[in-house]
Amino acid sequence: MEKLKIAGGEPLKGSVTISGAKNSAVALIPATILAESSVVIEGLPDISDVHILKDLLEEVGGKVDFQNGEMHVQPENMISMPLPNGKVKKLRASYYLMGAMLGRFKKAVIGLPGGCHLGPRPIDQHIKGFEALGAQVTNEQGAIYLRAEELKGARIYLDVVSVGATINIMLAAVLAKGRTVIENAAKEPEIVDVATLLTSMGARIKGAGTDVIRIDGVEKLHGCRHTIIPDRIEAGTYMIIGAAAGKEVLIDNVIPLHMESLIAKLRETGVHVETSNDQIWIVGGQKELKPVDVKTLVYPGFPTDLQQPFTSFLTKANGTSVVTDTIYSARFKHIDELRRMGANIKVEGRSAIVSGSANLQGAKVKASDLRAGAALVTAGLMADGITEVTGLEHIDRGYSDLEKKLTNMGASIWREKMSAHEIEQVENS
Ligand SMILES: CC(=O)N[C@H]1[C@@H](OP(=O)(O)OP(=O)(O)OC[C@H]2O[C@@H](n3ccc(=O)[nH]c3=O)[C@H](O)[C@@H]2O)O[C@H](CO)[C@@H](O)[C@@H]1O
Ligand SMILES: C=C(OP(=O)(O)O)C(=O)O
Repeated sequence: MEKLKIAGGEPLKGSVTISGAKNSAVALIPATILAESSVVIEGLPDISDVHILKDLLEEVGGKVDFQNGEMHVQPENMISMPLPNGKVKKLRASYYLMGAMLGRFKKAVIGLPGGCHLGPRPIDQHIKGFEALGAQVTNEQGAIYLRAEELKGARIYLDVVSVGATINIMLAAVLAKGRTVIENAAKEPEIVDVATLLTSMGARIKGAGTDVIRIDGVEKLHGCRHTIIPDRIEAGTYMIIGAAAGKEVLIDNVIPLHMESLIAKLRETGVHVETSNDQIWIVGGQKELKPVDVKTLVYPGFPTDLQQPFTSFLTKANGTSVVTDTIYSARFKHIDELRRMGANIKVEGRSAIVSGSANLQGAKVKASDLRAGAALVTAGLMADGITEVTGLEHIDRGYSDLEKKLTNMGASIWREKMSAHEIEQVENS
């Protein structure tokens, strides 16, 4: 087991190139199950979620090659192998195997997913969608059993705007008979990316990126080549780090349109942000930053996945900020750790009240989930002294080459092996 060590306080300067989007990658890879010939996806991030999904495709009989960010999937010999346990529990997005396998084989057995613990994360809307398409769905000992004689298009209104349910229903519906209409669909860029891949495979999808998506089922889907979109959450994390601990940071390979809510909030605090076609400049180091209130919302609102690192940044503002998470009720496990570093933050219900102008100090902290990890790395770069971050298995789910990217900008950050005593201490904490 390893820990990250950060010697904070050095102002960062330089550029960082953003990798392919985790939340697209984890849907694009299962989507390849639906094709009858080879699919190539370019620009995938080198993160553990991607490696686990590669292993899962191989478990069901796929031939997969993954090198330099390019994945070649030969789905011809795949079978509907039950996956009730094991690797499916290690990530949230294994739920996309339900939609993809149901779509291709009309049956699937998939264990309930893992992923970040952020409060309750039900999948009732996914199941509602599968049932509307004609599947029988049961939950037996923590695994979802899906079976259909045939899938027939349906009109599905999502009671909750859900990224996962929108994509999963698209996956199940592209090979169904007739028209499916998803109403109150999520509009995240990753949904458009998955629809683009499916369309290149021969699917007929209209309206992805709006709240009504229409899918006309086709008989079969073929192979294709697809380039993934850049990760707006990774980009946002480095923008926040640039604002919190940077002098001048250039974010390369980013779609500025995807970043509008964060750009607006950073500008409100007084950080200088400039954009071009596929780059964003962040000029940090302001003497006084204004406090701001932030509420997480579905896209194009402020993303919940940036709430935690943004909270670290706000400890620097000159006054009190209120950060409210309307998507997840319990996405505040990073706060106790930030307090260890000297932050003055109270949690009231779904809000974190951040009293600013704290001088953060290095400390030993533990990442409880992926973006808590990003929040602690941000805080470590801002703090005086050495910060040690454990729980790296969470960070490795979503950030490729984190230390390398930060070191290139002048950060002092490295991994060290943990002693048996340290591992025991972390496991018992
Ligand atoms: C792999 C992936 O893409 N993960 C992202 C995806 O997660 P995920 O797809 O799991 O998140 P959803 O958009 O589904 O969840 C949004 C909200 O709806 C609720 N809900 C969801 C489904 C359902 O059937 N019933 C229900 O009540 C959830 O508890 C949550 O409060 O979108 C989240 C919200 O932007 C992000 O934080 C995650 O990074
Ligand atoms: C919550 C996240 O991921 P997941 O849905 O994969 O757990 C995230 O990316 O911040």
